[in-house]
Amino acid sequence: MASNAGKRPKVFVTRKDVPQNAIDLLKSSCEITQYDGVGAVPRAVLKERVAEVDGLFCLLTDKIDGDLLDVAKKLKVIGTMSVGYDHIDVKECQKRGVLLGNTPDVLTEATAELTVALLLCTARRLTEAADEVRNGGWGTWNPLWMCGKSLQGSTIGILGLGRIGLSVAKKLLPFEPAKLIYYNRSEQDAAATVNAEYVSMDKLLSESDFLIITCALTTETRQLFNKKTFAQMKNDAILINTSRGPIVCMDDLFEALSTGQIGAAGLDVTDPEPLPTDHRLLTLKNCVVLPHIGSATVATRMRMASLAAENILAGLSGQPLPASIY
Ligand SMILES: O=C(O)[C@H](O)CO
Repeated sequence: MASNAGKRPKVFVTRKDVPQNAIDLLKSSCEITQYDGVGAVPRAVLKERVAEVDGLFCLLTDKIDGDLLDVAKKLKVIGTMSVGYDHIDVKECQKRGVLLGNTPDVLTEATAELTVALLLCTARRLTEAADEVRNGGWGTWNPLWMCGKSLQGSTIGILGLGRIGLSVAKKLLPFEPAKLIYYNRSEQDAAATVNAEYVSMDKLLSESDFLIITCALTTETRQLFNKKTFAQMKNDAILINTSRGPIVCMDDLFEALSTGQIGAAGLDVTDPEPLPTDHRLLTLKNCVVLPHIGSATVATRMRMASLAAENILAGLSGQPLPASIY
């Protein structure tokens, strides 16, 4: 890449709070502009800035579609600081020859850890129990009070046995489930390492005591959990979603939880995000909602940021992207 300051490529970073290690990396060979407002960059600002740059550092809150790419005449590469890329129209990027990188692997363990934490929290009613301590609901020890459900001897179902799903499965094995089953677009060789059985989606729904969603959001998985699929699940099944909110129909989930069609749900992702504080799901004791923190450890976020920057630098200097989407 040219070291001449006048020829340094331009990169727009869409958020103020991006870890400094990534900014320093980009600054080493690029001219950076960064959105400095609060929260996500407004669409109009993004459109204006993207028109002038060679590289774009974006987040999962930035919608990158054909309309935006139409004005991004100089854009060569996009690095998203996320493993998921459902916010980006991949075909439109490909059509225009814009390179695209994401951040797989570096967040696998953090996200899998959070998934297990949310599963245990929901199964053993931890937030509900802690609330009882605060609000005076803790009376004398009671044989059936605050009883939850154990992983031991259960059937755990995983939808999407990719990197994160597999890591979740590994972390759950020491809890001694009776069975691990999974559904995926295709059978996974790695499933053997966790002794997981490939089953149909129907069987995953009807047999899982715990059903964990770790698949990507695609046209096939959008709203996959709805009235019809909830009706196929066990009445005490626990649903965990740490992938993307729109895979679950929020209204149908409310109905399923409040009518006892399923037992409980733990969500790290919702639709929309943030979930409005007056959303009716938040009135339910059998629903634990977290604010999309699957990958939220400092080290993981720093590594995600640097990988997004490395993707951009590679793309700008004609090198293969360390983590290319296509
Ligand atoms: O896609 C991702 O990277 C997660 O949802 C946020 O870490």
